Amino acid sequence: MAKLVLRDNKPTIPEDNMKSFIKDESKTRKIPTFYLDYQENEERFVEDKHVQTDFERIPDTKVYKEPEPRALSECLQIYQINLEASLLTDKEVIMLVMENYISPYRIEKAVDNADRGVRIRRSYLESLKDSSLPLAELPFEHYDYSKVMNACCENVIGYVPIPVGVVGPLSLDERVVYVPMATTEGCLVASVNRGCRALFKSGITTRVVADGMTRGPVVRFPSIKEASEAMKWVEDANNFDLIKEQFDSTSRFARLSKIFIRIAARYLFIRFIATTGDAMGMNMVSKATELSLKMIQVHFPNMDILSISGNFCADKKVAAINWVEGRGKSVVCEAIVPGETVSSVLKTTVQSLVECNFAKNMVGSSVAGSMGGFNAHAANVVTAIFIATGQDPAQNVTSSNCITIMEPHGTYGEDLYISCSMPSLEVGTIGGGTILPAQGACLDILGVKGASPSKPGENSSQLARIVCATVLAGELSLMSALTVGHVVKSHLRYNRSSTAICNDLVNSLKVPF
Ligand SMILES: CC(C)(COP(=O)([O-])OP(=O)([O-])OC[C@H]1O[C@@H](n2cnc3c(N)ncnc32)[C@H](O)[C@@H]1OP(=O)([O-])[O-])[C@@H](O)C(=O)NCCC(=O)NCCSC(=O)C[C@@](C)(O)CC(=O)[O-]
Ligand SMILES: NC(=O)C1=CN([C@@H]2O[C@H](COP(=O)(O)OP(=O)(O)OC[C@H]3O[C@@H](n4cnc5c(N)ncnc54)[C@H](OP(=O)(O)O)[C@@H]3O)[C@@H](O)[C@H]2O)C=CC1
Repeated sequence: MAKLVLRDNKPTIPEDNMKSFIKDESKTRKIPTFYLDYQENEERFVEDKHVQTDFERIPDTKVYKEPEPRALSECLQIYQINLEASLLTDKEVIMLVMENYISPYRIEKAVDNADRGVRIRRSYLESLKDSSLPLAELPFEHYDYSKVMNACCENVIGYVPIPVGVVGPLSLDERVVYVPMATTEGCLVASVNRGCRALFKSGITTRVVADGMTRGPVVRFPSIKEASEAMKWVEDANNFDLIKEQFDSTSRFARLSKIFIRIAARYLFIRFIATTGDAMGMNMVSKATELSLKMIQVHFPNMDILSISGNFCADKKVAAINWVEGRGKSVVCEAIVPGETVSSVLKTTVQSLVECNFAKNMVGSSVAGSMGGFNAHAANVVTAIFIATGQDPAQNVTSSNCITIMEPHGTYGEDLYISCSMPSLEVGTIGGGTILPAQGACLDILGVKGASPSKPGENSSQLARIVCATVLAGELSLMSALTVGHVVKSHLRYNRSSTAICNDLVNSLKVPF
């Protein structure tokens, strides 16, 4: 076995021995790539057919007992030859992680297998001496982590299953959809479902009235003189075309439509607004903005680019600019609910709804100093659909901007006119978490998965319309329940786990059980 030498205080194989070691193949035990496959509650290694293994097979099972790890020096030699650890056993990989030869967040890469990497990371974290993590209840099997790598999450140790309910049929724009909602708030799905029921006959009309994902970097100049000159230059139509050429060159789909600048002394906040096909577009617009800024900097060498995001975008933060100017898709929807339905399905009256909506969603929100929160619970519906369909959940902040308006309708005001206006829905049907199988399945349920075959942007616009219409259904039902005092009762019924109540009861009775 080649003798190791110390380099940076770590045992390594001397270069000239490397070749002899590689030749001496017999020295390295062939390790089958294992897939952990739980069947009948029993851990079962499914043997890689093409590779002999000297793993000890437990009699009468297909389970292999992993042999004890080889010496660190031997494992290191094997690892360092290929700079990958697929020929090492799990325990041997963990040993290299423990000895800092493999970073815990690079295990998948080291063993060249995403699923195996997650399994080893969990074993490593569970084996930490003083701070082992209790991961047994966090599921990790039956998940294709290769789709997560370099796209959705790092340092993965499993996933958190969230219940997905479905509401519908939701009738909008002369078609019907069923809408998946991922939530742990009992009663929410029942409520939105009731709204869909009440709206089914009349149907909901929706429209996308604007579309533009934004990135608003902050740049700084030596003086307001230079800052104002630059502002003027960028706002010049001819120079806009030059910037657009750069911006659009970075993507097949991102297209710059507008630039909106604000100045604060020697700081400029430049809001790039672009359509982004069926993607929500944050990566695309950020990439395009970066190149555009470099082009502006050629003309204004004294311009410092302080941040690609100057909070003028404004991404994932409450900001009037999104509420006033919009961000992503701006959608409006409306419906007329017959008075008879208001009483039979929603158990309330048109007058009570109109009064409560005014008092709560108009006056109440104004008194609270709300910005974009002129609604009852748009965020409930937005977030539940976002999680189900692989949107960026943090963008529920802006995407939940909504004003709900209710008015009496008909000759005697016997029916209800209800509308929701949402100026900043940040949605995509391609990119980000939408690429994951379960999230893709939910987009499929909505008929909007992936890129629109006919017109880039059609699928994401349709998703925005469905979200707005579902928000309207949720507004209608919750507002109805609020007018007749059913919210608390219904949540105690649907949103307080009976097992929890039972346990509390047993504990409070302090009866030995
Ligand atoms: C719970 C209900 C719907 C009962 O409402 P109900 O009218 O007593 O129920 P129902 O049994 O008469 O059924 C009416 C319809 O509701 C639906 N429905 C009824 N039950 C179910 C169910 N289990 N699963 C699915 N759908 C259900 C279903 O469509 C049904 O029609 P059907 O099919 O029978 O002809 C009602 O009381 C309600 O909507 N409550 C409001 C609850 C709610 O909206 N919660 C979410 C928001 S709470 C919150 O987080 C926001 C807040 C309040 O903090 C925001 C703010 O500050 O305003
Ligand atoms: N970077 C940031 O600062 C932020 C990033 N995010 C994250 O960004 C991710 C979403 O970024 P986003 O840019 O939407 O997605 P992606 O980064 O995945 O970019 C979309 C990709 O899909 C390609 N594409 C193929 N067909 C289409 C089509 N029909 N329409 C649009 N694009 C298409 C695009 O092509 P092409 O290469 O030609 O453009 C592009 O490569 C989410 O994970 C979100 O969490 C969220 C907030 C901030």
